[in-house]
This record gives sequence, structure tokens and C-alpha cells, in this order.
Amino acid sequence: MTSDVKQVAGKSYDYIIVGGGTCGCPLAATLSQDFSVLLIERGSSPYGNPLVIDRRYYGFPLIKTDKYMSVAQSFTSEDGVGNVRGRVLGGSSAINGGFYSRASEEFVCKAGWDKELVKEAYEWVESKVVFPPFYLSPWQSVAEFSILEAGVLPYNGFSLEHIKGTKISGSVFDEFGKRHTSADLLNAGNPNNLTVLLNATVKSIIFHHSSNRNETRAKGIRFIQSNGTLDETYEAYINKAKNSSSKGDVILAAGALGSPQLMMLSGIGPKEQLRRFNISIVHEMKGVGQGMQDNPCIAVLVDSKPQNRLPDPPQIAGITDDFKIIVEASILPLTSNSSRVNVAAKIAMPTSKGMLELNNTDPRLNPSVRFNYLASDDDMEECVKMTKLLERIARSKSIAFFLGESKQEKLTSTDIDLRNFCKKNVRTIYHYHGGCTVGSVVDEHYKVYGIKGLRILDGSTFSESPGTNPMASLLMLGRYQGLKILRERNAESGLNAKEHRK
Ligand SMILES: Cc1cc2nc3c(=O)[nH]c(=O)nc-3n(C[C@H](O)[C@H](O)[C@H](O)COP(=O)(O)OP(=O)(O)OC[C@H]3O[C@@H](n4cnc5c(N)ncnc54)[C@H](O)[C@@H]3O)c2cc1C
Repeated sequence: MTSDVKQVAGKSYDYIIVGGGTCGCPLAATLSQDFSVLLIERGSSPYGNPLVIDRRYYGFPLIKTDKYMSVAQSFTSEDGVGNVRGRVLGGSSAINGGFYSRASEEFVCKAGWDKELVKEAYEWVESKVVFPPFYLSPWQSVAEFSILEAGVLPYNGFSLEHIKGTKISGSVFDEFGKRHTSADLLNAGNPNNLTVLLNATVKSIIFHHSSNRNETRAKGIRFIQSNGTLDETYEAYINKAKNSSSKGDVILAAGALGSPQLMMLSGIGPKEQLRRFNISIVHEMKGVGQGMQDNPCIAVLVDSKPQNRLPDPPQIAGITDDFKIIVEASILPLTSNSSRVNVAAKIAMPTSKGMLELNNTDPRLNPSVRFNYLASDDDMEECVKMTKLLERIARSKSIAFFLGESKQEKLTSTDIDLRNFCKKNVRTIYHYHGGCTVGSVVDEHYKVYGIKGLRILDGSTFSESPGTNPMASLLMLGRYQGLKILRERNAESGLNAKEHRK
């Protein structure tokens, strides 16, 4: 691990992975088994940073943000909803709630993934960074009782599966309250093959055009120091190989905001967008930045005023019969010595979608994004149902007993009231995705259409969230796709050897 750009500048690797986040780290570890890998991350190391590592500081990165260096980068969508994205090795797995739950079989089927390999990849991740609950905090126990009291049944106890009813899930926090991020998975890589460059932001992809311009191939990246100037750029390249099929790839794993942004900054995207910022067009692609989606969330504060309770990440989930609503509860800090107790629910499969656009050419700044929360009637209807369920939970005897307060007053009365309540109070649960979706920007192997040697692997490729919280599936996807690439390359080298012997 280094922050010295000079150790990397001008060098070549079999694979270059942009973004040391949730998907990028397991991918880098896996590919390094057989190939040289450069993993380049704009943030710093999570190790030794209590805001990341210590459960007692859960939620603090969200309230301690700055423009360039904080581990969470805040942004406000065009809908006016505040949000954050990870900016540290480990990515958003280093700042999130740590709640770990596998995708449903239906989601795996729909994605066209190989079921057995998916299982193997989940198990690999779980053997390293996922923990069963060693104990349930008093608030998580009360959340469990209150969700059951509101009728989200059956009770499933501890399970990593996405099943209807109320369950206790896995977590990336261990029994000592220490967070394990995707960065820990790098320990499973081959240290002789793996270079991790921190505090370096990729500015654009470098392309090679064949002499007849029939083929465009990603041949490297251009990057800057994250605290440097935009003009002082460095380059790293993909290793030259004897034939094009044995070449590696540049793989974007910069997240649902980072990957579409970087595609556009590199000249791949909607023409008008690129022209607006004088970016030379490498490949027109209308789908880049499209299909942005965030799961609408309503959160109800159940305590009457801020208190000094320890932050408490979610560990219980209530999943309704139709799998359309998921309820979780946590205690989040407001300031360094006050916090609020909340119950939150998300619409698992919203239909409203938005888009992402460039608003500057500095890769360190946020692009502009609109999610169009609750724009469709279906989503609004679901939000009304979700708020009714939240009310039942918030007014449960279990919560009143925990707080030592009398049962909450009813918030609203008619469906019209509830619609207005939803419009006014919709927020994020941070599971946003899209922008480079499979079928639109990348094919089923996560290869960018029309460009050789370029793949994308992260939340930007999802056209819907995996029903449940997405971290588990993104960790899994990094491992899964890494294994697929290794197998692909082994099969190719077997074929080449055969050809050679003929
Ligand atoms: C506050 C919060 C709470 C959440 N809680 C949960 C939860 O409890 N359970 C759950 O399952 N999910 C949760 N999520 C969602 C989940 O964490 C994310 O969906 C997931 O981590 C995204 O993974 P990713 O690989 O797509 O992107 P990230 O993990 O965000 O990785 C992208 C990486 O790329 C880097 N990067 C971006 N641009 C560049 C560039 N130009 N050059 C170099 N590096 C770059 C970033 O710094 C980052 O490290 C939460 C998310 C947040 C933000």
C-alpha cells in the first residue's frame, strides 16, 4: 500500500481497478492470484481511523464531512435529498451500517449469475468479514419485538438469506465492535502481484484506436494526487500482450456516482453532455448516467428528544410478505454527544428512475444526480403502505416500554395526508445504484459495449437493488466476477497452447 504516485507512474499491470471500494477490493484480491493488479483509490487507509473501525462511532462519518478529504463525501441530489458516498479504501463498506444480507434466489436468477459460483463467492466473503450477532443491543431487541408486534411474520431468527418475516442478519462488525471493510479482503490477495495506490484520483481512461479506427481499446488511466492540482497528471498502463485476447482490462469500480462520471470524463456518454464540457467524444453512449435509482426511505424518530445514547447500527430486518418493504432500526448520532432513535423503512423495488450528469470536469467533485423519488404512482402507493406500517411499529408497546414514554400519537389520518407526508419526508437509505446498467452500458460479462479492455463492476451496473441491502451482493460480485475472469483467461491460454502445438 502506498500513497507515492511516483511508485506507480509510467508502470504497466495486467489489470487496473479504479476504486478500492466494496466491489473493487474483492475483485483485486481475486485477480492478483494469477495477474499483476493495480488498485487505485482516491481516499486513504481505513486502518487506525476510529470513525471507520469502531462501532461506537457508527454514523459519525456522515456528520463529519468536508469537500476533499473526509471518509464520506456528502452530496445532495437534485431532488433536495442529502446523501453520502464512501471515499476511503473499503469504499462505502467503510462508512455504512454494516448490515449483511444475501440477495434472493430470484435476483440471482434474473441477473443470469451461476448459482453455485454465487454461493461459493458469498461464502468466501462471509468466511473473512461477516459475523453473526454475538449479542443484540437493547434497542435491536426492542426493534425485533416491535416489528413482530406490527405483524411482520414469521420470526426467522438469525439468517443471511432474504426471506419474508423478521430476522437477525449478519454484520461486518465483529464481537469486539470492530468493523471489517472490503479492504480486509485484500489480505487474501497475492501481495507479490498487488499494488494498492491510495489518495490518487483517476481523471480519465486512456484509449488506443486501431489504425482504421475499427477498434477502440482502454490501454491505461490518467490520475492525479487527490490533494494535488488537476494539471499534474500521471499515467499507468495495461501490460502489452502477444495477442489482444490475452490482454487485461481497465475495470471501473468507482461506485454508482463515480463510474458513470468517469466514463463521461473519458469521452464515453451522451454526446450533448460531453460537448457541454468540451470533452472529445470517444464513443457515444446514451445509457451512461441513465437509470439512476435510490430506494425511497421514510424514517420515524421514536424518541421525543435527542439523548446521549450510543450509536447502534441495524441488525434486525422486517421483510413484508410481498418483499416490497424492508424495515430496519438504528440509533444515529446528531452531534458528538447526542443521538436519536429511529425506525426506517425502504421501498425495496421502486419503479421511479432518474439520471446523472456532469456539472464540472474535476473527478473529485460530485456529478449532479436526480433520483426522482416517488415519481411513479406505484412508488407513492407503496410509500403510503410503508408509512402505515412504520406507524404501527413506532406506536408498539415494546417501543413505548423501551423509551419509558407513552405510546406515540398517530402521525397522520387520511391517505392524502400520508402522500403529503411521504413527499415531504422521503429520504435515502443509501442504496442508490444505476448509471452504467447491465444491458445498456455493459454486457452480461460487465464489459463496456463497443470498447475493448474496459469493464465496470460496482453498484452502477445494477438496474434494481437486490431487494435487500446491497453490500453483500457487491462484495460477492467482486469475488464472483474475479473468478469468472480467471477462468476465462485460463480457458483462453489452454486454447492458445493447443493452437501452438498444432
Ligand atoms: C451511509 C451508508 C449506509 C449504508 N448501509 C448499508 C448497510 O448497512 N448494508 C448494506 O448492505 N448496504 C449499505 N449501504 C449501501 C452499500 O454500502 C453500497 O451500496 C455499496 O457499498 C456500494 O459499493 P460499490 O462498490 O458500488 O461502491 P463504493 O463501495 O462506494 O466504492 C467506490 C470506491 O471508488 C472510489 N472512487 C470513486 N471515484 C474514484 C476515482 N475517480 N478515482 C479513484 N477512486 C475512486 C471511492 O472512493 C470508493 O472507495 C450503505 C451505504 C451508505 C453510504
